[in-house]
Amino acid sequence: MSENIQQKIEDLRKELHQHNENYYLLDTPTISDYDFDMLLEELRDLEAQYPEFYDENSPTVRVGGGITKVFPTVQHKFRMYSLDNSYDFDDLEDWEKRIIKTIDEPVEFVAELKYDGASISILYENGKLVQAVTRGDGFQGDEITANVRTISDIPLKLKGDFPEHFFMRGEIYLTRKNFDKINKQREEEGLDPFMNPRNTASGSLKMQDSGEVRKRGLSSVLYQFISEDIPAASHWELLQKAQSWGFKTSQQAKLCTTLDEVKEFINFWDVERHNLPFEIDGIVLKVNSLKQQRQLGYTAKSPRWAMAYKFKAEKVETELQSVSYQVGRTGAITPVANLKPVLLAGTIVKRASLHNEDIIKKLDLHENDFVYVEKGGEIIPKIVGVNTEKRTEESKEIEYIKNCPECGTELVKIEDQAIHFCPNDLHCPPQVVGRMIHYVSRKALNIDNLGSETIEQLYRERLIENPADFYVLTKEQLLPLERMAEKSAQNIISGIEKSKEIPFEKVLYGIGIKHVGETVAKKLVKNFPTIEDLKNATVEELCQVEDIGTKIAVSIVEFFANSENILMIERLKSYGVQLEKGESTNEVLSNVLEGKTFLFTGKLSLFTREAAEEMVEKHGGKNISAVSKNLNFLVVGEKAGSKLKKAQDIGTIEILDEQQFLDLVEKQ
Ligand SMILES: NC(=O)c1ccc[n+]([C@@H]2O[C@H](COP(=O)([O-])OP(=O)(O)OC[C@H]3O[C@@H](n4cnc5c(N)ncnc54)[C@H](O)[C@@H]3O)[C@@H](O)[C@H]2O)c1
Ligand SMILES: [Zn+2]
Repeated sequence: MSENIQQKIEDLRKELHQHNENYYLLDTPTISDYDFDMLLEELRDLEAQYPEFYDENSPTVRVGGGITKVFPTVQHKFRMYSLDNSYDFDDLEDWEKRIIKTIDEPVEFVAELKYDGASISILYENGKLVQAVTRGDGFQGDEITANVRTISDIPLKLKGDFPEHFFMRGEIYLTRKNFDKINKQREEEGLDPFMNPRNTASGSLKMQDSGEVRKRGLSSVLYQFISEDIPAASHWELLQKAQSWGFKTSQQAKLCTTLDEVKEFINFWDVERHNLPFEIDGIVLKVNSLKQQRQLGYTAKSPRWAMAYKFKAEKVETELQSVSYQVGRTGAITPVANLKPVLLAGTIVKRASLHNEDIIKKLDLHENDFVYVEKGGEIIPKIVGVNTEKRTEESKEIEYIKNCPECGTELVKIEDQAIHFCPNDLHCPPQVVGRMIHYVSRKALNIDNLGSETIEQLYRERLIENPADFYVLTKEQLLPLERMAEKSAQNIISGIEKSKEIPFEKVLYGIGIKHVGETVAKKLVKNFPTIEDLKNATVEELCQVEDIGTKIAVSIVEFFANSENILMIERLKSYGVQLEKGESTNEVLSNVLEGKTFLFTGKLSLFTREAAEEMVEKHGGKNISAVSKNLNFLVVGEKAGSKLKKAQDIGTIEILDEQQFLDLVEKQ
């Protein structure tokens, strides 16, 4: 019995750790917050019943985040805690009772919105922003000062009568408007849209290029002042002061003297939240008096003086009218449920994503079923269940389509991903358009002014069918298009002309060989400097290139086996598009590594492999791909394996760690 319990506890911990990693480090959760909290609750109950299985690393005890290797790690002077959750008023009443038990006097609460973003701690010294750190695991976080400086509503300099040294804590979030803007742009660039504003905000903060962070348009709200000397007696006063120093504090915060007032605030925002320009996932309640806060103290994970009240995802019932199937630009099929329009979380919902066949099977969806629709963390509502009592006898099971709705080709199913796709990539309309949109995108041929709508129009008018057709377009053909002015037509033509200077590696990425992304394209060009070389390469030869496996190699060989692709390449070549590696434009920084060969192995943490190889070249060295007597230096990261052993066996190879490599480069 107790063995089973222990197993159950360990399984839950493992599962929750994985969800924490998905949520905090990868910014792509796979379950809803509510489901996550229910699992955590289950674990907490079990741990309370069986204290013999206590573990200080349990997700019930530790804050779920972590630190990355990309940013410097900073210890928090004051620990950053999580918040306890409650989902109903009974929970809140219990909380108040516990407080009254410790504090035998009247208690006031500050009710605030619970902004759904990522928390941050910012150090101010003498009125200036000095350092900004993520929550991380609560004890230490990532130092992301440069990124936080780009957020326009965070003051770099304070005004008024501020203390000399203190921390301000708050939340970095993304407004719905900026989130939509980012996704619209991603769509134009042929990238997958981001899932929700919270994960996008958190992911943005961890980007390495602050310029890119600035473009995301993040916002802040600051809700807690922390320091050794506190210039006030209550949280409410501190909020007023913080505002006077120039911080953006919550405009909706309210001082409540009774729990009834708190409930009123919660009920109001449960409805009104849908009209806010940003997302909130609940309300945060804090005991107002700082003296009382100190009396109450902390549990292992959260303050006893604060409580989050989380809103439940709204759920409604409506009728399924039909299922339709969308073909994406990569050929992937997405089934979509068309619903009888219904009001949900402030918007009219008419459609819900069904993701794939497995989900339809799991729901056991029938024609005209009455379904429950929920809006969770994701923007697109989803069907979470079926009211089978309302199902009629004659209602038939939903049967997944066998052929592409756009071109009629028989669909192929990728088993391990449960996804169907249309294999007719050369002639299926959305795929043809998708390929051309990809070709002009910023990281490929970067043809400005040629947006996806124009490409769709040109395709409809039968003026273009593959990327080579761009190069024979004339201004006269463009002008009759909708909303096309003389100037924009001219810009498109010059943009196309300019794309002939784009280097081969970007062209290679742009022509859209399946599985050939930006990085793979770069590697290929290094090893196969002309398109002819690449066309003639065999699977075995391709597989010898680092990081290129059979899947990519086969896809490349298949691409060049197709005569239509060959024709397109020949045409691109005749128009003057770069299909060979140009003269190395790599600027030379020094020749300290001249005549020396390098190889990197293991997991690198100070730089990426690509950056390292570039450094070698810029300083006159050469990268080689295998351990042999010709190798001078092997640079090893974490978990270096067989290459390290082989190098040690050879005996003449100098082994460096990452820092030693940097020292070597900088020894000029
Ligand atoms: N779906 C998943 O896979 C998954 C995984 C891990 C965590 N989660 C979600 O995250 C939650 C746990 O995360 P957590 O520990 O960050 O706790 P939390 O998000 O429930 O609450 C703590 C955080 O609230 C934020 N906050 C927003 N407004 C605030 C305000 N006015 N005052 C104070 N704090 C405010 C702060 O960033 C603070 O760190 C869980 O409840 C779960 O819903 C989901
Ligand atoms: Zn098709």
